[in-house]
Amino acid sequence: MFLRAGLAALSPLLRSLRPSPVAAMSTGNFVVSQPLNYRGGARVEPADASGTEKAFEPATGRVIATFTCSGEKEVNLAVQNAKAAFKIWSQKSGMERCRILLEAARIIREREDEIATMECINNGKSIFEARLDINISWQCLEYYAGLAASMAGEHIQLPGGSFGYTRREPLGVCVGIGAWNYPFQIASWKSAPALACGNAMVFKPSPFTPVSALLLAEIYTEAGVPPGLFNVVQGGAATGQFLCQHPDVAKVSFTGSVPTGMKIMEMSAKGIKPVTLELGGKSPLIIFSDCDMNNAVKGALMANFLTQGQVCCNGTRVFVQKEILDKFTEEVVKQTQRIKIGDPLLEDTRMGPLINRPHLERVLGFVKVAKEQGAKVLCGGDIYVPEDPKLKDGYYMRPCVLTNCRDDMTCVKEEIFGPVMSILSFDTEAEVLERANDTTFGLAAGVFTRDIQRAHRVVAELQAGTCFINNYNVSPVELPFGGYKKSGFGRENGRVTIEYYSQLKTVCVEMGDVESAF
Ligand SMILES: NC(=O)C1=CN([C@@H]2O[C@H](COP(=O)(O)OP(=O)(O)OC[C@H]3O[C@@H](n4cnc5c(N)ncnc54)[C@H](O)[C@@H]3O)[C@@H](O)[C@H]2O)C=CC1
Repeated sequence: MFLRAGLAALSPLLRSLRPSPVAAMSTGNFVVSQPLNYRGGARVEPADASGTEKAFEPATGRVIATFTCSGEKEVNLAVQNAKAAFKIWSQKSGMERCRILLEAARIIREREDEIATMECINNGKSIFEARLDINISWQCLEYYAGLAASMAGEHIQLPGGSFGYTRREPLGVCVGIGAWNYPFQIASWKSAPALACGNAMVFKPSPFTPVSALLLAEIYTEAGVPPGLFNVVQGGAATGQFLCQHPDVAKVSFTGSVPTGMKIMEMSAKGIKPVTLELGGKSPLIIFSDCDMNNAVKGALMANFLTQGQVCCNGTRVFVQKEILDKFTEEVVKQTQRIKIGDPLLEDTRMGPLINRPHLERVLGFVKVAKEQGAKVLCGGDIYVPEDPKLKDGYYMRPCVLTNCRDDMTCVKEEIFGPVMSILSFDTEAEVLERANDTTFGLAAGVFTRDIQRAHRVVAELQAGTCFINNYNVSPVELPFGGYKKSGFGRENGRVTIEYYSQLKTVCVEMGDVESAF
């Protein structure tokens, strides 16, 4: 994910240069003082524990919250609350659900700065990007609010005046489990279609980013959903397992890594629960020599450096046709070196800290291995220490461009999940297609060319769930997003996601007498 709304959405956001109404919240002074669980329409302390976790402010390395991970009892209470709310919510008409979701979207929009600031403090992404995430989140609620009212079944005429019809019905209590890179947006993308279809949800954010899902929960309540319709439990693997194994949970929608996705699927299989898996990637971005160079360079930066490179669909394998390799590389390096790194709450910052110290070290480790395997670091790939003393313990690094890369190198094969772009060169279309598809992942892919026939021919061959032509990491909520191969299955966003949060009931109506075989 995801600069979902596209750059068109930037224009209203360029008012981001106005003073923030939440100016009191600045880097280095925020602490969480309220409970981080949400159940029955209110923040609550969990009823039991499966350990504690600390949440950090990546910009400073400060602890902003120490919280209790929800144990089995708390998870059970959240699911029971969701079940009770489901009874009320699922009886509402699509229009009634639509109105409440629209109101929630309106409140998110109104509180955009506050939510973005919170996201920025807990995740480390720049405030500029955090505002985009929140913008895309309320758009998602608006989109599914619109669909809620038009969900319908079919009427099918049968012989002798008999007929059948289908009802599109909700699943029940759905579980959402999120990653840390887009905390509020992931919670919105899962809950908006779930609620639009008439389901209830228990959401578990990543223990690294426990804060902003609570704001969404409060907003749903304020907008008028029944208490318990959207609940938040906190914790890591243990809490996630209680959720997946709960007999009253009807579906699990997961965003995270491939290894965890496999476990989620195994657990869900035992209860025959449908799953949506939004997993990792190592996506190719193919730059042909006939591209618009300016756009291709911008596209490569968009494909690699949003949210400090911690984006699942990033195009980190940048294949550049030989004729333009030098010119393209030179320009990419020049623009990468200009990226302003620092305090994520400052308006002109475009790259904040990575999520935590171990992850920063992991990413730097990938750069080290790349060098050992023969890659050349053209810029960055090292720790960055901002001048502001309060940021000295933050998790910053300089964005990195690697060249001299080969397809068998670790940096080209594995998901780094940090600001590290690997540039590879190619000669022909057939060759690059084969190399681009030579991966177990299949989340996204991109192509830059002025030749429209080639563009469509190439994307038709790319094994990826989301393809971009002459852009990257832009996709509006109207379009489905999801993976091929080990990047997962099921979709988020777009009309099709209704299929993943509802089930079809067939009703067969006899208008004559029963013709019995006995
Ligand atoms: N395809 C997509 O839409 C996205 C995919 N990702 C992928 O997520 C990964 C990074 O996110 P992380 O949070 O580090 O992933 P992760 O897989 O470590 O954790 C994701 C979530 O699963 C929970 N979890 C961990 N073990 C569990 C278990 N055994 N049972 C139930 N829940 C469990 C975690 O607490 C967290 O909430 C990357 O691989 C990235 O590509 C991230 C964002 C979007």
